[in-house]
Amino acid sequence: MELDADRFIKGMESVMRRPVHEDVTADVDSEGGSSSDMDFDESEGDSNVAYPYEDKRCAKARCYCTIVLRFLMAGPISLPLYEKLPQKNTVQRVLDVTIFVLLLTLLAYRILSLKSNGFSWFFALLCESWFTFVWVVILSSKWNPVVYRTYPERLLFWIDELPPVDMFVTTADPTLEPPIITVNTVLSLLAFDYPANKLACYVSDDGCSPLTFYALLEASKFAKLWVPFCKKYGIHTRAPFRYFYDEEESPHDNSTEFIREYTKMKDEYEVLRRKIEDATEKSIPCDLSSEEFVAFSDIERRNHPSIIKVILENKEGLVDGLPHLIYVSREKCPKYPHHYKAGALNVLTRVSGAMTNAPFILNVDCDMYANNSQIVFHAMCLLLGCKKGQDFAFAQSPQIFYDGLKDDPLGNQLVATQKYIGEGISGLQGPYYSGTGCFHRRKVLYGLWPDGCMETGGRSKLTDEGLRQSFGHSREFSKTVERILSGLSGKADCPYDLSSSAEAANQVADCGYECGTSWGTKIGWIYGSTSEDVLTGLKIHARGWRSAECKPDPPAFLGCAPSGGPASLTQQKRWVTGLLEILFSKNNPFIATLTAKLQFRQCLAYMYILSWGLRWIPELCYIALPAYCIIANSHFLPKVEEPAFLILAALFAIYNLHSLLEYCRIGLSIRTWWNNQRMGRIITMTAWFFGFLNVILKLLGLFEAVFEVTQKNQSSASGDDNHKDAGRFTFNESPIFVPATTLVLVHLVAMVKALLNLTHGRHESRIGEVICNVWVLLCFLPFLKGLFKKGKYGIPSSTICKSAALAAVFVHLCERVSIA
Ligand SMILES: O=c1ccn([C@@H]2O[C@H](COP(=O)(O)OP(=O)(O)O[C@H]3O[C@H](CO)[C@@H](O)[C@H](O)[C@H]3O)[C@@H](O)[C@H]2O)c(=O)[nH]1
Ligand SMILES: [Mn+2]
Repeated sequence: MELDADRFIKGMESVMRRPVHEDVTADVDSEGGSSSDMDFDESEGDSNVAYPYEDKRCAKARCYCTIVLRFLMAGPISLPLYEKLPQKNTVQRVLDVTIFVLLLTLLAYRILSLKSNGFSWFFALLCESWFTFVWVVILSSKWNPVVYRTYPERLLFWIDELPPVDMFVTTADPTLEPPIITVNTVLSLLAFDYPANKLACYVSDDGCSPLTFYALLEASKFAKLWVPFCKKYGIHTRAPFRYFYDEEESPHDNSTEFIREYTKMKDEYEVLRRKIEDATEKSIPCDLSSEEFVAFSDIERRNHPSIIKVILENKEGLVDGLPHLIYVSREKCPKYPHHYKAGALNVLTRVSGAMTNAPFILNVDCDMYANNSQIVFHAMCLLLGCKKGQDFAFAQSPQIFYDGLKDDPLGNQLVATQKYIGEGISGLQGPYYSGTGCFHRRKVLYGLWPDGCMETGGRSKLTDEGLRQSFGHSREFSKTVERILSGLSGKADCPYDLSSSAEAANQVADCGYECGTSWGTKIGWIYGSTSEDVLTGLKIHARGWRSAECKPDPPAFLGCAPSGGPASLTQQKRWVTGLLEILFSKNNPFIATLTAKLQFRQCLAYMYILSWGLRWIPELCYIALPAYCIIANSHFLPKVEEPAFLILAALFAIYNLHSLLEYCRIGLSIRTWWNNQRMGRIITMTAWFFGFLNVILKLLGLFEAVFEVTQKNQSSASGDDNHKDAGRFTFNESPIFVPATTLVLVHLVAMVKALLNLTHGRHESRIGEVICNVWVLLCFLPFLKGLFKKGKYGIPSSTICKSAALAAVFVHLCERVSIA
């Protein structure tokens, strides 16, 4: 859908020609509630709202709109804003169940033949029982895939009544997250096709960096040209670095006027980019004595007062102006934990509450630009289009990455997982909250239950005192909370003046503000996990809320995935640490199912990710088994001539073919499939293993999990492409590589042993084990190659030594067992 007048008129005409009741009865599964149920915000009847594209065509569109609106409002018939479309997946279900039945048969066979076999048999049984459990979790999570189709054009009827949205961007470190990336994200948000007087963009800077502030200041000047340009020509990609440097995005208009403006815009962007780059190179980016920057002089990053600056203010409330843009660096002081991203978002929630108090909040990471300028409309279809009482708590867009490496060599694009697991969970209580690209309902973040109650020591309505205890002592902020909880939004004195709320905003950004309140436990983003996103979403689902996946075409947001081996593993390690922190806490989904309103299958769906950090235990055992059996002359698989061998062979073949088919069905290559299989094993043995160790150390009180920010790749943001290691597996001195290197060495020894056995004519039937041995070496091929390479493509010799020592111990133990 394009918000230009021509298409709008076309849309109107098609709506009018269609017998209207068809929409309502078309799909029995359609959940879109009647639009007259929508609880549009009462306080938002701004009289100065006009249409964004006021020309003749628009006048015509507006006329149609009024007619249609009258017609619709006159009768009980109204158009749903979205439809829930169940996806057909018979073949997939059949294969999933076949695999499940084979697994059960295998377990039964193991149990029946346990007595006549050694302890490796028992070990295999344990591992396979775990694999069966994981399969049940996957099967249940994928069983009912659902896609939501949204009809944003239908919202145009209510354009005057659309609710405001506060948009949050978080950044933490100007070196790991180059400001030009943040700037592009911010520009793409400012250019949304949505009434600009209903948008406010808040940027949280945990780095408290004058450079970031400078970059935003410069970007705001550029935005005054860029946003009108995008809207005038209906530009699709509104992050300039993608628009100007992505080859697929060539200028779509040949008129001389357009070419002239395009060139001008490109030059202006170049100037902006260069300014920011120059500032980056200087030790002090700008003159800190000038009025704008004086707040940044003499400050320490981890110890400073809050800095809140309104960079852009849409004072006149112009629909086609620019949204507000506010820079926020919350107060930090070593005495108080700052809770990383979750803490930053809670501060933004309060600051925005005090300033604009929109009933909806969009949050994105600094590296996730908006790729679909209509996304707010799409999300609003989901958030406004429900029957009362069945509202979605949040609308999450999947994380999709730009400039993804061909065939996903690092296995971090998660395309297939998001497709099958993502759509599957959509059919349950709804997708996980994944930290970025998500539209929240503010009142849900404020701890409201779907039945309109609050959870504050019991579930009663809040008194004034209760409000202060839960939300903190700022009176002004409490007033805005009250409005939200009672279904209103904005501030009482709407339209407001941002500077009048400066004091309140500063107060709620204090680092001690949350002491003794419910922030981080029951309200806002929840603390206690480095995967604060999953935890926050889980707490919301546990209250019985549903969520929806918002997946428009083109994709809503695009982000940047780490492009190096170690960076990707560090990220995975942090996720798994955070996920296990949830699993081993009172927020465990099983507890939430028993004591609160998390549905059982949604609990299983949470187990799909929460179990990542445990998966290395059975996998490590299972991968070690073939090597052990070859070295110790034992076996864990039935002999080839036994019929039971067929169960395993069938499992292996059907599982791999099935997953390959899943990849091919959505247009991914065979290579991508293989890379993902392989990286699945590698990540388990490296990042997930260490994530587990982190959590154990944390539980023992020896370690505090920190949020290590992922390095963002600047190459495409700065227009040059000198990224030659992209996709090649690189190593560093980190101990994270030891377990996998050890496994490879052990398997090499086993391979040699198997070959020796063969040449000595001792070929007992251990073919199954040998096949496994080869398969493991194939999966860990980057490590096998790494043994022989130099520099960052090779495994450092210290890591090889440690691994060799461990491998020697293992081989020695195996041999002892075999002699005994
Ligand atoms: O102290 C901090 C640390 C991080 N961030 C921000 O958090 C976001 C995510 O950080 P990043 O290093 O990019 O982590 P990723 O692994 O890429 O993020 C994924 O995983 C996180 C949870 O581990 C989620 O919060 C993210 O939304 C999700 O994209 C970025 O905008 C950071 O600026 C802060 O604001 N303050
Ligand atoms: Mn990120």
